[in-house]
Amino acid sequence: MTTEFTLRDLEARVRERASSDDPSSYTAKLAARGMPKVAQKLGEEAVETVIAALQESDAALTGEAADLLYHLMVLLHLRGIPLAAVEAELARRTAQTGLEEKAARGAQT
Ligand SMILES: N=c1c2ncn([C@@H]3O[C@H](COP(=O)(O)OP(=O)(O)OP(=O)(O)O)[C@@H](O)[C@H]3O)c2ncn1[C@@H]1O[C@H](COP(=O)(O)O)[C@@H](O)[C@H]1O
Repeated sequence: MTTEFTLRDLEARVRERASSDDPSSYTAKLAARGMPKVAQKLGEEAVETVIAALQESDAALTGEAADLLYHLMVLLHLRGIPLAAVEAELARRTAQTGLEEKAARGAQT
């Protein structure tokens, strides 16, 4: 049996734990260290995800991807950007292909 746990659930959990004063909460400890630390952690997790993608197992990559998404959720929380805003941006982009969007930005291919 699989238990469904969505990014919305993670967002709610991060919101709840970031404002808790539970000394056992990693989220509370990380959030208290502020945006520079959270941004640094997100960057580290991104690099670890890339390394896992290139040379580690599927299980390792899955774990790194989870770390990456968790730290992204903490960063968005600190900036007050709801997951719904990111979802809305992704939904907006479904109106065109990725390459059309890139061309509209005037980016080089
Ligand atoms: N999904 C996660 C999650 N993913 C990764 N991590 C933590 O992220 C940390 C990353 O490990 P690192 O070794 O890179 O970092 P570190 O050495 O502890 O920190 P630094 O010294 O680098 O600052 C680990 O402590 C992991 O436990 C997470 N911590 C929490 N969650 C979720 O948040 C919920 C609330 O957690 P708490 O806030 O700890 O109660 C949990 O129930 C989970 O749902």
